[in-house]
Amino acid sequence: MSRTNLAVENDEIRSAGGYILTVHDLYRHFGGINAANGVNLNVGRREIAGLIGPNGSGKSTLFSLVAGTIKPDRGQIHFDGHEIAGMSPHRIARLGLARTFQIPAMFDNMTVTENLLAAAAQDHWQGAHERAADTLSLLKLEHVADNRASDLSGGQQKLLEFGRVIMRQASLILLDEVTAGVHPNIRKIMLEAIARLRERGISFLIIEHDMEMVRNVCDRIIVMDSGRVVASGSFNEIVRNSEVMQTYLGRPQ
Ligand SMILES: Nc1ncnc2c1ncn2[C@@H]1O[C@H](COP(=O)(O)OP(=O)(O)OP(=O)(O)O)[C@@H](O)[C@H]1O
Repeated sequence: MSRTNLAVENDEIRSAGGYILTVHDLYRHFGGINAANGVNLNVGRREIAGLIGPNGSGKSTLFSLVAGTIKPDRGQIHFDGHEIAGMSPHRIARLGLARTFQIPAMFDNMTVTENLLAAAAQDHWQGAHERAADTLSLLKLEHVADNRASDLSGGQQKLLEFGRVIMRQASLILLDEVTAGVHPNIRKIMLEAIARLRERGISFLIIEHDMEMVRNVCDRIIVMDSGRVVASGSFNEIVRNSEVMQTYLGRPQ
């Protein structure tokens, strides 16, 4: 099923403006482990694609390869008109690709607003104060704008981490389990912000274990196992695929 559906979707996406990210035959091993074992996938412009798969299937490795923090053994990564495989993380970021990490990275002793401004200081300073105000509003962080980052709740810190990514004016954002363990109110804010940002033209690739979140926000789901993409389709197509659900997620629906 996956190939046919992928082909149909790919045609639709191409006619709607093409892909912002194309990964072709990507390999990376760690010792004897093939963490990326011939990965092929696409993300369309303005698409919100979910990346799921069991622990150790290679999702985070793929993010690191795309963001440039680890180098591929071989393969191509095409992002927004540029071949970026093996490029430095900083150059890739300057081209408009940003990622979050599972553990938020921020300046504890600076305020929320200062943290947002700091994220824009190097490459995106023009209009940064206006964008910080917009980001505070988008993420409903205005009431803590002058609080130190270290005083925020864990969920608010995840929002701030997301905000720092937004400040970098990326055209593709890779989100690594941003809603894991956060309060439902924070999750709702996150989901609404993702939808609003997509309306503004931003594409997303989202690693997510929570299928409810995947169902609510993702246009398409890409399933990884053992370093490869093994299926791709809508939420309903994926949950109806009993082979995927049993083999890769370990639970029939
Ligand atoms: N730096 C590394 N050194 C050695 N092995 C690694 C390294 N990074 C990842 N691996 C291995 O590569 C495989 C893929 O790991 P990866 O973290 O990409 O999977 P994942 O799908 O993101 O898992 P999870 O859902 O648990 O975060 C695993 O077997 C992991 O142990």
